[in-house]
Amino acid sequence: MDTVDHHIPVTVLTGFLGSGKTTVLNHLLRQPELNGVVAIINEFGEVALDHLLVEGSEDRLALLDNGCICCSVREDLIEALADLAARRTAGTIPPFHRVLVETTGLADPVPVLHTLMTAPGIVGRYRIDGVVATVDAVNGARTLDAHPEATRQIAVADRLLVTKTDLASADVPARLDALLAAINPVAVRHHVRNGIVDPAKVLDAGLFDPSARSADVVRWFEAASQAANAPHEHAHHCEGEHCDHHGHHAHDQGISSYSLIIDEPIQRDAFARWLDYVAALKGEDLLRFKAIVNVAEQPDAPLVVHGVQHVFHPPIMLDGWPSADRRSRLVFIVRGIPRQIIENTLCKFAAVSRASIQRSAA
Ligand SMILES: Nc1nc2c(ncn2[C@@H]2O[C@H](COP(=O)(O)OP(=O)(O)OP(=O)(O)O)[C@@H](O)[C@H]2O)c(=O)[nH]1
Repeated sequence: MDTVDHHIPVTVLTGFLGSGKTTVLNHLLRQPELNGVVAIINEFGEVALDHLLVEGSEDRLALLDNGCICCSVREDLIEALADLAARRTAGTIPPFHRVLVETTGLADPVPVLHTLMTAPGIVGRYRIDGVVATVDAVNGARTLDAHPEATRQIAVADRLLVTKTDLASADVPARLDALLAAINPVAVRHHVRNGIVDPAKVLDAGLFDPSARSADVVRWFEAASQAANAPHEHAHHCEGEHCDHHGHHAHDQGISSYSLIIDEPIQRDAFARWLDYVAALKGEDLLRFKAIVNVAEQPDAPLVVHGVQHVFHPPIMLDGWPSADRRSRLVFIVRGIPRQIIENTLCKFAAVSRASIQRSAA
């Protein structure tokens, strides 16, 4: 009898907006142990930036953008995995021995995991081998209070990576550890700085078994099963953010995402002025901001800026442009900040002309 496990292991990397998932992924993909691993990156916004900032050949990265794999683009995840498996069998991509799936920061992990455990086309080919959740040491506790998705991400994890401990006051990691232990007493916790983690601490976490988790987790998976088996009463297309027709927890009400593309280069000082203004005035509601910016003073290398709630990380100048597109692209995930305010402040503080701002992905 053939006792060899032919299922391809899938590691799910989750964690709230800006908690450091891509930073961990980037570090992992550079490690020799991760040769032969393919990453699927899911981005919420209509303009995707993460895949540009992850080092790796096109063979190793797949992007699922403009929606969340926990709801609106769940079918895309199934298709992407089925397609990868088919191309692997056909020999049209280098053989891979593991897939890493990075969810969006707003993902409810329960429907994602349920899909991986039950979807035809995935079952029999793949098996979940560990759920890893990043938790930001600076924003983590506040995020847990405000966003139920964050609690679910932690509750289902096999490994918890507490990130940004370099930015947190000394007692925060211990307090956060206690909070995390209360939500998920079985997950192994590691403190991680700038994504640097030993792959052995993240991979091979073992088959995911929701029945061995807290009563809440068991209940969430039962609800996901019931929702999957129930005939849909209405046949509308799930638009993600506010749709609850699959029975899973909907994303927080009032959260929206938009992107701006700016054609003309932006003066560095003026952009810094705008950032200061936005962070001071709207930081709390600016759940996530990421940007690749064409700086007038240095057109051959873009500036990358990350904001996570009130924390703005120091901008990083890349060595060069990651693709032929040299326009500035700004992605916002906000709670109740109208796009118009952002556009107005960009014109006023960053000296951007209104005519150079495009509203949607081109
Ligand atoms: N100082 C510090 N910064 C970190 C650390 N980990 C991540 N960051 C920074 O935090 C910001 C957000 O990190 P990402 O890895 O993009 O976070 P993410 O979870 O992938 O973000 P989303 O995909 O938008 O949810 C970036 O500026 C990172 O450089 C850390 O341990 N220390």
